[in-house]
Amino acid sequence: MQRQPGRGVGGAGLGTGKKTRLNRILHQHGLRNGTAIFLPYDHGLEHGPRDFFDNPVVSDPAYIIRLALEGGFNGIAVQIGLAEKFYWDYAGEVPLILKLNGKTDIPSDAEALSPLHASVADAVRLGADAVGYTLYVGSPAQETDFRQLRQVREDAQRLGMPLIVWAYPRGAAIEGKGGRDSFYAVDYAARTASELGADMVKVNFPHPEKVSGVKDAYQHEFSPQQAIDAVVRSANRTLVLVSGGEKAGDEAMLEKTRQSMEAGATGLIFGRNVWQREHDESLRFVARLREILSQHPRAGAPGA
Ligand SMILES: O=C(CO)COP(=O)(O)O
Repeated sequence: MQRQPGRGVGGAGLGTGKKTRLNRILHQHGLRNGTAIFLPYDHGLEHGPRDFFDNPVVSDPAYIIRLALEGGFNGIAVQIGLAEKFYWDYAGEVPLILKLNGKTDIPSDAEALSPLHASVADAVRLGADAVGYTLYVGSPAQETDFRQLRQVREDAQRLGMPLIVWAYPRGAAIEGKGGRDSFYAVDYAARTASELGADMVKVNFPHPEKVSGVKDAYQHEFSPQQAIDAVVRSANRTLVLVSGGEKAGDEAMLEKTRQSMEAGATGLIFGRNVWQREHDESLRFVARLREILSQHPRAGAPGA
């Protein structure tokens, strides 16, 4: 049977540890139907505490982990410091995705590089089910980034740890080519993560408007659905997660979710749109996301 884009991972290259962990994330948590919703919480490092101002309770990592449990998430993504101090109380109840690199947004993004500050061995020690790596596709520092990612990929392969790449187009060059969220940029980022060995890739939803300064192929009229279809195709056997971005209207988020799932994405990684609201509101919103994902089950165990 021909594989559907984004519907199966691995094959011969997938070790048993990776397969076990992916199976735990995709089939033993959340909806248990091969889809996923992750709760990311690395904003305190990436943006500083400003993202917590409107709803101060979310500055408490324990609140977020409890929200992930109550909302039936497939995992939480945090940096090492929070994983070490807060995951202990909830170990094994919701899968941990340990972010291995990260940076502040105090310097400009012109030469963006996200340095490593944790290892795949840390992820094993903490009982994580995946590691996260932020790759700045197109940055002038791309060469160093690729080298860092190679080390992480080799360690992940050796230790049986799934690798999720946050594939962000960044750096001076991308601003002249439609910008970081353009269809061209997101499509290229998805393909790059796949080419470099990611098991899952996290991308922003592409903006399909025509842009100047990029290849002719991207100059046609595309609908949002055509753009996300192409991004999932570009990722091929790398599973696609679509991110939330800044807080937006619920209907826009739900539509983005429908289009992503229709395209063959595995799921979502929504942070601010989930936790920048009152607790009950967060749970109600997540229930609506789950309703959409429940209509798009993904076949079989990973690697099957
Ligand atoms: O993956 C993410 C941050 O690491 C996405 O977070 P947001 O949904 O808040 O954009």
